[in-house]
Amino acid sequence: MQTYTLEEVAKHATEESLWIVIDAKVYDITDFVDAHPGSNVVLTHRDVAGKDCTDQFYNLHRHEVLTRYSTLQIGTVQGQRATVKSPEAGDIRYIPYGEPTYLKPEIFASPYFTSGHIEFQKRLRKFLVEEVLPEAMEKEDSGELISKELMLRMGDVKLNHMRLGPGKHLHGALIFDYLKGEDFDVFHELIVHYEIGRLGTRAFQDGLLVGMVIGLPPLFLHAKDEIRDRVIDEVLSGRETLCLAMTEPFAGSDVAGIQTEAVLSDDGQYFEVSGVKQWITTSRISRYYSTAVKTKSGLMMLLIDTHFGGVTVQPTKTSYSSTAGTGRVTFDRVRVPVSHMLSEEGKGLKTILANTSHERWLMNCLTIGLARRVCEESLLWAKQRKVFGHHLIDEPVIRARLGRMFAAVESASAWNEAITYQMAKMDLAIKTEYLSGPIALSKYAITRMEFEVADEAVHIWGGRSLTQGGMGRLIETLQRTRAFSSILGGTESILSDLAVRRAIRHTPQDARLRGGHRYMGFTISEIFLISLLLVNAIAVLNEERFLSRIGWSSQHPGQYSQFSDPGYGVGQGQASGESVKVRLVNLISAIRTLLRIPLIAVNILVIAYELVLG
Ligand code: HEM
Repeated sequence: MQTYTLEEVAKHATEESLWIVIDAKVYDITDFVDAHPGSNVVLTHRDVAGKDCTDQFYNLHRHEVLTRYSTLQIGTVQGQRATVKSPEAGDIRYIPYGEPTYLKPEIFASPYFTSGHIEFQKRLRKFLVEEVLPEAMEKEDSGELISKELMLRMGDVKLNHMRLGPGKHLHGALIFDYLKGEDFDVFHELIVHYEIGRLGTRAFQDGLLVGMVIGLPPLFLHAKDEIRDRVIDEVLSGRETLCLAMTEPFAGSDVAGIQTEAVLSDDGQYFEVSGVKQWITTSRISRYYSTAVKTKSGLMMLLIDTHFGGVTVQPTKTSYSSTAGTGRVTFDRVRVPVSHMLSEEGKGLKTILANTSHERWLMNCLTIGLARRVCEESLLWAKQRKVFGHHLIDEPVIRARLGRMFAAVESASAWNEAITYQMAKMDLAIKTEYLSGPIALSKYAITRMEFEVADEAVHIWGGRSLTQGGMGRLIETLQRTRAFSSILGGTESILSDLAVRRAIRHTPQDARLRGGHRYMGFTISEIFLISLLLVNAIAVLNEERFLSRIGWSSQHPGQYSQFSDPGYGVGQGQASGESVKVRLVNLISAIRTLLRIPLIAVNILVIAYELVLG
């Protein structure tokens, strides 16, 4: 490319010939002025035309804009070097808190992630940025559904398989030409969801076959061989689509309240299913539905094929893009062969619970991916945006907001990774019993984190967080769609309640509050009670001796009658006024002594209780 001096550039400052310099590169924008989305006037301004306007540019644009319009570049500035590095698709540039620490292995050690995971992440990111993101951005705007080509392409590279987690369905595959399917573990899976979340296209993220991801696991575990192999192959290859049909107008998080009914035919060959399912993601592109139904013995999961007839889907318009394929599904007397059962009759809840935990965990990974991306964008924006003559990052209030965002996302991420580790170690039954609580609670905490990150980011980005497209695209997406994650897969209240009820179930029945440290075998509270007992006992024994020592005692030797002798004290040379005082003192003393006796009894009982049960 040709080089120019700044003086030569300055000669092109009119509408007939308009050049500018951005980061040591010369752009001829003469023909672009009228097409400029930020208006033509700004480009012909005397501070811009023919000038180096690097600062103004980065104050308003993403670097990628220059890549998109690279044909406008005609040369470079003599003696200058570009300072901004153009990232390659899939590049991992470690921005603190914008990326997890394990992506900077030369500094941070990780107990979970290896160099193999990092390599996988790079290759996956490149694939997603090059082959998924362009369609994701387009469909997020247009609301159109995912293309068949992309579904098949994801099947080709085994992305659909990977989203189901490690297992036999990946055996024999060579992922991204280097990773054996057998070596794919749950942390690779975490990376897959995390990277999809980072795309920042919230509705398309769901439209990207999420229904298959949450609807297929029951087939792996419970479908009859022939159906399992055929349907799983069709769906994972991208030829057909499947989704999970759980929620109803009558029952959302309250799964037990499901009303879609499956009645067994007299010959026992099929179920007749009738009912309505609501907010079913990707239902508009699905052939198969993993469906929760009610039978006379309780809940059951059934695989419903639209080819059976009687299934209709109406689009549901929600506050995120229609590209998610959300719909209302009506089953009108659909005849489903018994061979399509995905659980025993009445045992559906167990299947549903095992499945929902995986769904919630993967939602956590997706949410963290998007939240980290917003942290990254916000930090970079605060560094490059100038207001009041200085960068946003120079404002303590902006740094405080960033700090809150980073703390929230980092804690969420650490908990999620700890849970992921447990997932890798536990078998399904233990997982369902012991991990569904922590996963539910972590989803509650992680969607709270999402709200906090969105709230803080909005106040860093101002109006741009309300504008679809442009600089604040991701922030606008997060603040508009944050409620989706906090409702889909179980609302926050239901999830925290589920976790607490599980915690109660796992608390030993005989556990009671007890003191912390023991001294000579006693807790602090026991020592306190014993001391109180001793003090009271000594006080009772010493009451009379003490009173006589201070000269207020009324007792004759060998006599202990403080209230029965009204004339007591008179005749001992004391004035009658003193006699009244002595009587009073005696009375108080007697009451005190009487009160101490039940106190001692209570003390003894409490100590006995503490020692035996505490
Ligand atoms: C090669 C040069 C440039 C290109 C290719 C370009 C391209 C764009 C594009 C694509 C947008 C839409 C928003 C986005 O996608 O981020 C935009 C917005 C805008 N541009 Fe430019 N631009 C250039 C130079 C400049 C310069 C030098 C200025 C003024 C100093 C400017 C001022 C603006 C403004 C004010 C907006 C509206 C952005 C907002 O308010 O968020 N542009 N530009």
